[in-house]
Amino acid sequence: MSRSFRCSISLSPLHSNEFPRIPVTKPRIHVPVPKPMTVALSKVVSPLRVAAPGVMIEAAGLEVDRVTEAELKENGFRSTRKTKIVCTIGPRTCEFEEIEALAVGGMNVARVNMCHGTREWHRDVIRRVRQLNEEKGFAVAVMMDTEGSEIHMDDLNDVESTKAEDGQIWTFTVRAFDQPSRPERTITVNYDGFAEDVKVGDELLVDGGMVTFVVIEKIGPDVICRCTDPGLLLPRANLTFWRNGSLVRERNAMLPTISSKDWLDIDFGIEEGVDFIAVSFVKSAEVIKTLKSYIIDRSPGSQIGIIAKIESIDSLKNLEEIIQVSDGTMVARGDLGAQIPLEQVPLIQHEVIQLCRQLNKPVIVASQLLESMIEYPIPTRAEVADVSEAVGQQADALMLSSESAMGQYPEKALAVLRSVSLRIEKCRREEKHWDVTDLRIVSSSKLDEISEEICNTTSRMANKLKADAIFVYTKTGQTASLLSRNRPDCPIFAFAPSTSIQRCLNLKWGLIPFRLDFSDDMESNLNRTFSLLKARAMIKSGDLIIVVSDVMQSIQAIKVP
Ligand SMILES: Nc1ncnc2c1ncn2[C@@H]1O[C@H](COP(=O)(O)OP(=O)(O)O)[C@@H](O)[C@H]1O
Ligand SMILES: C=C(OP(=O)(O)O)C(=O)O
Ligand SMILES: [K+]
Ligand SMILES: [Mg+2]
Repeated sequence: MSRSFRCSISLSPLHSNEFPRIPVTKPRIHVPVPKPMTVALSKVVSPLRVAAPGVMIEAAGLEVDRVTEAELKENGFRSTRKTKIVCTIGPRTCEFEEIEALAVGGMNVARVNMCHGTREWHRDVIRRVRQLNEEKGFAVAVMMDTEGSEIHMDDLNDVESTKAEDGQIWTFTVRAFDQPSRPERTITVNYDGFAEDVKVGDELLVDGGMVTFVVIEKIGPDVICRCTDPGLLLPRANLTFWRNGSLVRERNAMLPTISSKDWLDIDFGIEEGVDFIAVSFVKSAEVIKTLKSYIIDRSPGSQIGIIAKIESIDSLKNLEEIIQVSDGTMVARGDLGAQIPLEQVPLIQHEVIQLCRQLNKPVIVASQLLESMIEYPIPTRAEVADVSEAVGQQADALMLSSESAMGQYPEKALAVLRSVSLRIEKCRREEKHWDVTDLRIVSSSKLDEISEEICNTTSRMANKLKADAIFVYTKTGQTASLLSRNRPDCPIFAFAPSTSIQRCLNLKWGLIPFRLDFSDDMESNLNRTFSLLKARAMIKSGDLIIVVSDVMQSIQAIKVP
């Protein structure tokens, strides 16, 4: 499954102190198109008459993320980053200026993890992101990640971390303590059935093996353990226990995917208008369906996208069903790696990415991409190789966790994701991978199937003609998504009528989402878009654009007049 890239070498620095700049590409070559062409399947449109260059058309505005706009202008269409970036916001990045720095650095989605912090803390973060979008012209989406019913340690009474030494005896208990009375080397566990489920001789793994204990005695609610692999215990660290080399899933396997606390957090997320809810420890498609109907009920017309986190053994058994019903998937390698042998994680990542692309769902690769950058200003070579692999596999998005939440170099970590993405994407374009993928049909109706074929053809056509961009006018985002699924060489400008769709499209590979009011009259839509984009120097005369829309089943190839 590993892939080698043949690519031209350019020597722009990977880890300069500056926010890395995309290398300026050669002037673009235009394939001359004598006059606008229309390949109309259901309705014939007249050839376009576009307003003379420089003529401003009075029209409602066009909103695009400020950073993307700057990238497009500075580096040209083709060099615009296709792989999206999710950053977890934590204590290190929660202030307004810190979030702004991430937005400037290319963060497409801000993630808050309900496992940590209070609702008030998360509310402030979400509102700051919204305020930044409004005041400074970003289009950063917000993702709320549920805590889920995992077994984890308590908050360590606000201590940042505590060290467990080899051979030390520690007590894991389900008893709760008031702060002053908590005995030394005692950890409270959040799962009531813990002491009953574990057996003497079981191995207890903290964070998938960062620290390991063996159970030596059970006394009522207390489980006495000896440390066998020493290390740092971090607040709320995940716990798994293993017996004879296998993960023990007793009653804890029956815990609900969405706990009562999660439901309250979900209500909070709906109220705050988050764009995505990521569901932790998904086991089956049912829970996603239940959550979706709950959201529709609570907030009719809601655009909240549900992201299924693939991080448990059960999710692997029902992978295709889960992906089908979700609006996206996350390969949550942190917990996944604590539940299955580590050497299987890259294989699962590859499988999930492929499946998501086939099923037309966005996929995020998460956890430990640049783990060493929590402490160091540059990544390890192995981390760069891991990020390259995920970008080469054409995942929709990469995610930073601790690196941005509590690490020392959040902006530098983000810059590394950006520069590696750009470099590997360039290699793939040069390799012309586009003509090999066979995508299965995902539509259930003939009409949708036509749209799907149009999108596949459009992408192929854009690649062959070396088009500068694909324009898609999309009311629901579906057509834009079908184009993104093809991973074409040029960027896809997706025009959507609402800010919420614009933000949701932010998670998809290669899509540059714009908010634009458009009508069913494609000719006037195009006239307006061309003049608005030209006025902002985002396109110029002679650029070759391939146009599709939800409105009309047709493909047009147009040279910007
Ligand atoms: N809202 C928050 N408040 C405090 N700490 C946080 C917050 N969000 C994230 N963190 C810190 O960042 C680390 C990485 O975040 P994440 O990967 O989302 O969580 P986890 O490590 O629990 O899977 C957490 O372990 C925690 O130390
Ligand atoms: C992304 C993950 O989930 P969380 O950080 O919420 O544990 C993971 O386990 O990899
Ligand atoms: K979580
Ligand atoms: Mg997890």
